[in-house]
Amino acid sequence: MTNVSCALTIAGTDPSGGAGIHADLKTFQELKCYGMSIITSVVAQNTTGVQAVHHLPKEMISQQLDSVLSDIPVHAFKTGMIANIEMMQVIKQKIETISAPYVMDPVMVATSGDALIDVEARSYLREHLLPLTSIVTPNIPEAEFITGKPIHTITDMQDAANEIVHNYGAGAALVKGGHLSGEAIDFLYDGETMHTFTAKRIDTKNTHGTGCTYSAAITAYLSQGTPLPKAVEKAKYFVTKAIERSFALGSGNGPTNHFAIRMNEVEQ
Ligand SMILES: Nc1ncnc2c1ncn2[C@@H]1O[C@H](COP(=O)(O)OP(=O)(O)OP(=O)(O)O)[C@@H](O)[C@H]1O
Ligand SMILES: Cc1ncc(COP(=O)(O)O)c(N)n1
Repeated sequence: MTNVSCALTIAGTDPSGGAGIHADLKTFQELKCYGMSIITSVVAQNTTGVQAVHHLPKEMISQQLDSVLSDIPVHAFKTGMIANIEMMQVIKQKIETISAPYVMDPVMVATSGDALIDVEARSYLREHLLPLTSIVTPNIPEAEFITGKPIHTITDMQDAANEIVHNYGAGAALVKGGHLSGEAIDFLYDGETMHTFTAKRIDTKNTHGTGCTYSAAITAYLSQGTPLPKAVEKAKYFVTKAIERSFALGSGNGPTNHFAIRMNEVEQ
């Protein structure tokens, strides 16, 4: 038995290295976890958008999960892009057997505006996977879809976090304010307390993969036994540094910088 913490991501790929599985594994590595991945879809994308998508057969997703779960402990896991209901059904069946924190990034549309999951899969995600989560991390449009209500203010964000836990059965909800203006403020409701995480807004267009990086950092900290509010606090610090030191790579929205903490003078 080893005391290394093992974190698993179930998501799509990004050959340009900024989002999806690639962002998750880089984040796990930076935060000193042993990273593992289950690929759901191969996505031809870059900083400008999505050019093509190839979905893996559900049998192959199932087999990848069996390969990991039959052999290696999982101390926390996350899901990102799961494109259709067929995939969600297989993944649900397998993750129900994992007794470790589950972080859901309810990926629906990329920063570029390209849809990443089928429209009918959004409802399945809400009804069948959301109740299994320890924490779900919607941005504003995702939280609007889950609750069916528009979000314009920070009170709306808090109400959405509350509702996602009480009405939709998530273990906790972190509603992220990246899509509002003003400070970059996120609300975490854990069923008891509304926690607030605030950072200054950084003036950059290089935010490709921000949501993936944030949810992967939460997964990494949870896998190491950090309690939920502290895991989110530390992940917020990580993602803020990663945005602050993001790269102007490519001609679209450049990626966040997963080395940001290592480059930083003080480790938190
Ligand atoms: N310009 C910014 N400056 C500082 N923090 C930001 C900025 N944009 C987003 N954030 C923060 O980054 C995290 C991700 O938030 P966001 O709402 O952008 O998620 P997302 O839409 O899922 O991300 P993605 O860009 O990957 O789709 C949140 O903590 C948010 O507050
Ligand atoms: C495989 C995959 N998963 C998630 C995202 C969302 O990331 P972003 O909204 O930052 O483009 C993405 N572009 N690709």
